[in-house]
Amino acid sequence: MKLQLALDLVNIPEAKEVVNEVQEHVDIVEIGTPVVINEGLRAVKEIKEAFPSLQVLADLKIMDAGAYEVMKASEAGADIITVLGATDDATIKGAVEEAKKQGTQILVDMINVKDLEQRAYEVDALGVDYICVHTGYDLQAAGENPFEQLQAIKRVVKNAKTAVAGGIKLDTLPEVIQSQPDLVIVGGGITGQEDKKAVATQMQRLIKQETFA
Ligand SMILES: O=C(CO)[C@H](O)[C@H](O)COP(=O)(O)O
Repeated sequence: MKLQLALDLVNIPEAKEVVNEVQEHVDIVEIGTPVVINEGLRAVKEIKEAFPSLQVLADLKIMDAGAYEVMKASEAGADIITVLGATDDATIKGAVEEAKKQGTQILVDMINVKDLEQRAYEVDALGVDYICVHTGYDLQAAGENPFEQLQAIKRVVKNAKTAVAGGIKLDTLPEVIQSQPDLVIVGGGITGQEDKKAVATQMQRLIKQETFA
């Protein structure tokens, strides 16, 4: 089980500062969609150059032109690129083929997918690397979380790794871990804390305990 730090509400210098603080305690750094909108793929490039030992995920949430956008993100240094599960199979297939050429990976974000188990089953057959359940900020504000959705995709996904994102905090991490995702994605649960390093350290400890139990 791996831990991904999601950076959404920062510029590039602030992103570097946060990663610098927690780098020993996370496996993957996500350049969030708002950061890509504000700073472009330069943010991916600069973080990868500054922290070459960490994997970098570009949260592009691709909906069309899968191959082209995966090519551009891969060239910028991304190791993993996100595509939306709500899009059509052709876009996901194009993304997967291009990622294979580039030596990168595809994470499919299932945000707002209605028939979750059916779509997860279909997406799993397209050769993607990760399938991620995700409660976005707007539904988190309405009190929703992705925990039951994680259990639902675990029932049908046989090939891809499973991931979970959306408002995970130190106190809810044990519940998430119980469902055994391969990847736990945490944004505000780390970046919104006074002592980010201490929280990331505790999260890593919980994840490692479970991984090696
Ligand atoms: O992709 C995202 C928002 O669309 C976030 O990166 C993801 O939800 C994780 O952040 P948080 O833990 O703060 O919810």
